[in-house]
Amino acid sequence: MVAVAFAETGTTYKPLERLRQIIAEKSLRKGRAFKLSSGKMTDYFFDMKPTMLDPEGASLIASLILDEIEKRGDIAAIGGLVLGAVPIVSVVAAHSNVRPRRVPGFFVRKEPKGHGTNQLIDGNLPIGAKVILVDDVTTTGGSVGKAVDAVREAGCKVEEVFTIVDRLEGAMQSLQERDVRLVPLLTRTDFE
Ligand SMILES: O=P(O)(O)OC[C@H]1O[C@H](OP(=O)(O)OP(=O)(O)O)[C@H](O)[C@@H]1O
Ligand SMILES: O=C(O)c1cc(=O)[nH]c(=O)[nH]1
Repeated sequence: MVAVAFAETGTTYKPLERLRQIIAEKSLRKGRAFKLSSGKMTDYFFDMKPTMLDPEGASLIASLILDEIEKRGDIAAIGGLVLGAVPIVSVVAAHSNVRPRRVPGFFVRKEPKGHGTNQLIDGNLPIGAKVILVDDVTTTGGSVGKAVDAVREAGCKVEEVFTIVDRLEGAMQSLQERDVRLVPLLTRTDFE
């Protein structure tokens, strides 16, 4: 993927820079208090859903993640914890159908379903193979860390987690403690 044209001006941007612009425009929230999933408060928050559900944002996320996966060559699937990872996993799986390597997806629930299949993990989990886990934002890394534990428990190998934006608040270190490398597309400093 070389460059993308911004429809309204015809200006071309590198895909990562264009994704950064979309996040800055649609997802960055400032100027009020937000409670994080860790319980801490912040005045700087990424609401990633408008970017992940924007046609151009979704397409860029899929292409950038697939570029990374294709560099590795041995990744059998992509998954993540609900809800943040759901749009990413879905769009990556769909886009991979027309790329050199097909990448099926799976979701890790926060709790087992409680009825029906009662599964904690839904979708296509390739037991015994290496998978990538993904999150939309990482702060402490606790959310995606839970998904890493569940997926390893189910019998898959996890060496890397991809995140769209890492807030640089400890996720890299907490995942390192699980022997996992965090690969952010962007970090908080890209928005300062
Ligand atoms: O690195 P952490 O400290 O765990 O924080 C990041 C997590 O917080 C958000 O999820 P949230 O709990 O708000 O739930 P949602 O994805 O269901 O909206 C986000 O989607 C990440 O999964
Ligand atoms: O830490 C979090 O819970 C969190 C931070 C952020 O910027 N965005 C989000 O959705 N969650």
